[in-house]
Amino acid sequence: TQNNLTPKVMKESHPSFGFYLTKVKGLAPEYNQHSALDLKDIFSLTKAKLKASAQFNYMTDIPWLMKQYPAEYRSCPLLIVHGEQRGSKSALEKAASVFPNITLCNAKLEIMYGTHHTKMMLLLYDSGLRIVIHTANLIENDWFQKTQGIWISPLFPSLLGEQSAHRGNSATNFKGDLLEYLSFYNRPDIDEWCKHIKGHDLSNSSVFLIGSIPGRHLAERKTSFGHLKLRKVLNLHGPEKSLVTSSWPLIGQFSSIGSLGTDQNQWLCGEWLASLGTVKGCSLTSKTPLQLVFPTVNNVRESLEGYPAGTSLPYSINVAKKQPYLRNFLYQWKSDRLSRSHASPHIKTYLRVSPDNSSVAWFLLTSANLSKAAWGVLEKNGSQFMIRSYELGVLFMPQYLVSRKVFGVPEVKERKANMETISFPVPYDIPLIPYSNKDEIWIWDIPHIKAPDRHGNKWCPP
Ligand SMILES: CC(C)c1cccc2c(O)c(C(=O)O)cnc12
Repeated sequence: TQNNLTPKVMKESHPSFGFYLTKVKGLAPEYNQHSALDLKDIFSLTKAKLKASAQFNYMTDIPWLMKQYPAEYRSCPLLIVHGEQRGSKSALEKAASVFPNITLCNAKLEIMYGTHHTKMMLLLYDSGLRIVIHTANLIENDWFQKTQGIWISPLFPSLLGEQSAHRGNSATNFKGDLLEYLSFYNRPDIDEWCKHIKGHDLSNSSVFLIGSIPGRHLAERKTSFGHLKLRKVLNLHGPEKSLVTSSWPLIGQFSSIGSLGTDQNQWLCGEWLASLGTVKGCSLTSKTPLQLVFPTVNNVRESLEGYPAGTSLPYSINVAKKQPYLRNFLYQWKSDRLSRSHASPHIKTYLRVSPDNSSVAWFLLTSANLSKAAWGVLEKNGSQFMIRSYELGVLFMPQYLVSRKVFGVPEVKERKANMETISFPVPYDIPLIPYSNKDEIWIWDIPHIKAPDRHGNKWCPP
């Protein structure tokens, strides 16, 4: 497999491509042993000695985070990259001041409503560098009762000879794209980490990097980030249009929804779907069937956390009222195969699936929810591309991971006779289950009192 993980987390029934979920407390052991990790597992994947680490995230509970590091590493230099402002910034500074090994780095957020969503760990060892890109905040509540996604890189060895941005790259240009993404922070502490990355051989990273950097991007920079980057990568390296025709649905799965515009054909089924529906050599018009996975009120009510799971599913009534058309695309959160139907989703994933639900053309794990702020929106007649938030994700493309044109879907009985496919561990059940006509989309700022959750409570937001 791609990783030299210690045996305890590697009893895989299938190659995981470095893709893991977080452990969920209370599940039968087999649902937590294979391809599920918690933060302590991530810190003990290798016997190599940790020298320093960087944690990029949105929410960080510093005392809790420090406890997740093995005791012998709690004095290693730790850079925390965040987007806090005003009061929450001084609260973070206060919490960090207790730990002399912690340096804070405040990512600039110059566009209103932008956030630092990116969730990444840079782990520098005496014998290599490991990169983790994931979807969980560094708070306990995000790590034991939700469905979260994690990509673990191989342990990248040091580059022999001097550091270089160009040597030690891969066919997916992962090293180049990561250095470009980090350069846009324009922060000295992050530039130091770029030197470490330049000093390592990332040539066997077989995923593509899809990041978002806040700004109004012009000219060739328009395709460096957001959905236009994904469009570019799919155009150059995506599936063949003879195989992945416009009848292959696009599945988006996320934990928050932004204001997408009053006309679905403007951004959602226009610009955004055209990007995600792109295949090699062309950017498909938005004929691609769109399927959106977001929890129903009942999904939240029946979750392990009950209605409080909804505090991490921030979809507000004022936004929902403006876009009733979303109803046409909605599917429930269901993950019986992994025993995670009740582990509320904070993971964000996007994939292209065959009409018969047997094959997956590509799979994206990212911090990006369904919003213009995260993915970007073209402005000024397409001459500029405006993104509000920092986001980061990894794209799994079959031909870069296994010598196949598509991934299989786990546990799909009927297989194409002539195609021994390798399945991708999609974190929810395919085929998807649509909303029933009684189902309502979860909205976090209205009461839900028809039925109590498993803790006997109803939902009455302030
Ligand atoms: C709307 C904002 C304040 C919000 C509410 C609840 C959960 C959030 C969350 O989980 C993230 C994140 O994980 O990046 C980011 N904003 C979140």
